[in-house]
Amino acid sequence: MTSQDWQPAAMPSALPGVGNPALSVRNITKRFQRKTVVNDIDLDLFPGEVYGLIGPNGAGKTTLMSMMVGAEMPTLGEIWIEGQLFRQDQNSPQLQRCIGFLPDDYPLYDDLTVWQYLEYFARLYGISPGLRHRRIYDILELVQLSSKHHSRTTELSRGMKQRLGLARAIIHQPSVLVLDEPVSGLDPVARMEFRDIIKALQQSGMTILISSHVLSDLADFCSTIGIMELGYLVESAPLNELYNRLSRRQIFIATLGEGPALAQALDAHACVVSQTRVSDREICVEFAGDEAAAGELLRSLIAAGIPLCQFNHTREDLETIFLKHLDHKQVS
Ligand SMILES: Nc1ncnc2c1ncn2[C@@H]1O[C@H](COP(=O)(O)OP(=O)(O)OP(=O)(O)O)[C@@H](O)[C@H]1O
Repeated sequence: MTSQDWQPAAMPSALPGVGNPALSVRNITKRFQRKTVVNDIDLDLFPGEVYGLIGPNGAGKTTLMSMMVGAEMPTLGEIWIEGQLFRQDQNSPQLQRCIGFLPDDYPLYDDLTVWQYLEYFARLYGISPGLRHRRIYDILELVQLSSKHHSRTTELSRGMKQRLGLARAIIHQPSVLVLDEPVSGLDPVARMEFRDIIKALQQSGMTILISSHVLSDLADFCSTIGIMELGYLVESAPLNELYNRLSRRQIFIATLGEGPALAQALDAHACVVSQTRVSDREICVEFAGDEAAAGELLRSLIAAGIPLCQFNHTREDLETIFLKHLDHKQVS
């Protein structure tokens, strides 16, 4: 198929109880010269969802996001915003206004103050003079830059600049916010400040797509995770489902009683895959169940009269899942 014989397909369907996607792409593909860097991807962002996009350098995350916000023209495929087909060549400013975008590199105009910078964008978005002042004031509060409103943008720290970029991206109150590596190069405190703002936006019901290499941050606030590799979206699932499916769980158990009695009680449990004896009274269990099943194991050991003094349930984190995913792909 070429872009000439492209035909729109049906509108992406709603999820029961969630509604229509706020932003969707169907069969989206991008080629630069002969190289395909985004390959036939379908993706839905549902209202209120925080979707974390991860993948190694060069996987195609920025290119995918740029197409989703209309900044890059797809070679093939469709973009749907709030249930309407978005055609970049037909210039749909009302659809583009539904989206806020913070690219990984964006200009801050050096000769402007923080307030002037936001005012400039508020004017560009046509926010009326009556509303403008209040909007800028509220957004500066949200991004914790109120005290800097007279400062020139050159005087801001990197973390403050990122928060100002975020303020610019939401000045027109978009329903969907797309953030490309917003915390890259920030120190832990600046990252935490940024995370708190994302959580506040999430609580206000904004739909958010965010890419990052800091997976612990994403695990903290994302509801869904997508993994990209070599232009493909190889995984896309709710975070909890990923943990249940891909994360190895272990339980460290210690007893004040006899080790063999503990081992025997563990043998009887269906989710105990293997046991490793750590000491006479300590066993590490590889566990195939979820948190509810671990709770059930704990109750059954107590009911069996095992005098437990430790029961420590751990699961592999998002970073480990991601690295295992890459290893697996390289082996297979
Ligand atoms: N304008 C362009 N012309 C040619 N190739 C490009 C262009 N933009 C991106 N690419 C290539 O597309 C591939 C995907 O790049 P992209 O920036 O989308 O990856 P990414 O997953 O965002 O990487 P990173 O995590 O390093 O930001 C890379 O091989 C890159 O070199």
